[in-house]
Amino acid sequence: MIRPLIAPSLLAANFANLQHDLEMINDSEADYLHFDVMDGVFVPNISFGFPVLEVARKHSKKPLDVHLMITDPDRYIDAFAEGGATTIHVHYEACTHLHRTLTHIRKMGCRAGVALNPHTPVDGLEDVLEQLDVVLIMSVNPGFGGQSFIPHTFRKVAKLKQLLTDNRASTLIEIDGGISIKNASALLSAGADILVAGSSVFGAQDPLEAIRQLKNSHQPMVA
Ligand SMILES: O=C(CO)[C@@H](O)[C@H](O)COP(=O)(O)O
Ligand SMILES: [Fe+2]
Repeated sequence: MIRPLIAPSLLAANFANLQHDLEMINDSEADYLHFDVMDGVFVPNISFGFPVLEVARKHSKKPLDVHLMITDPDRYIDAFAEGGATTIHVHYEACTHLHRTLTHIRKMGCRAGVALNPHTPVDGLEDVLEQLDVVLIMSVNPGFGGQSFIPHTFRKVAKLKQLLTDNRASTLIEIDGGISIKNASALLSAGADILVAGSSVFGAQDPLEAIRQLKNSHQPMVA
């Protein structure tokens, strides 16, 4: 099993000292910085947008993994691409013309991602696999950090992995919500490639060590 890619979620950072937390992530083994954008309509919460993106771009050395929890995301793809996003995830449930949206994300020079709410089946992705670099499976209902992981996610990841294998697709599988060292290894066994983690990283006594442990969660734990 190869080492997972780790994406700490900025939502759980200390906004009174964002620069400190961004520098901590720079010094860590994290592979991305996960950036949650919530509009208060698609999800029942409002997070942050372009002013914080500017701070992240200025102080972060990690590629930006942008998760758009917003209605009609096409309106903002150019702005996030120009604002420094490496990957842009739109929600399946928010896109009427998903093929067009994914094609446009790539045209803007970003990796194209689709996020699936817990109730959204993976089957609807079969006809856009060629346009898709990464699938973001939500393992909580989106809108808030610090929620409990939904166990059904294990079966969903395995089902998506099978769909990708059957179609010889190299699309990556990313999981988001309630991830910690307790479920990381099982998610990797089911087929996950990228793990997003907010509270389990920023709420840890030693966030650098929490990231290191997630990065090494592919190895069997020694009792
Ligand atoms: O997109 C979301 C929530 O909607 C996530 O990215 C959370 O920010 C993850 O936080 P934890 O569940 O790890 O605390
Ligand atoms: Fe997210």
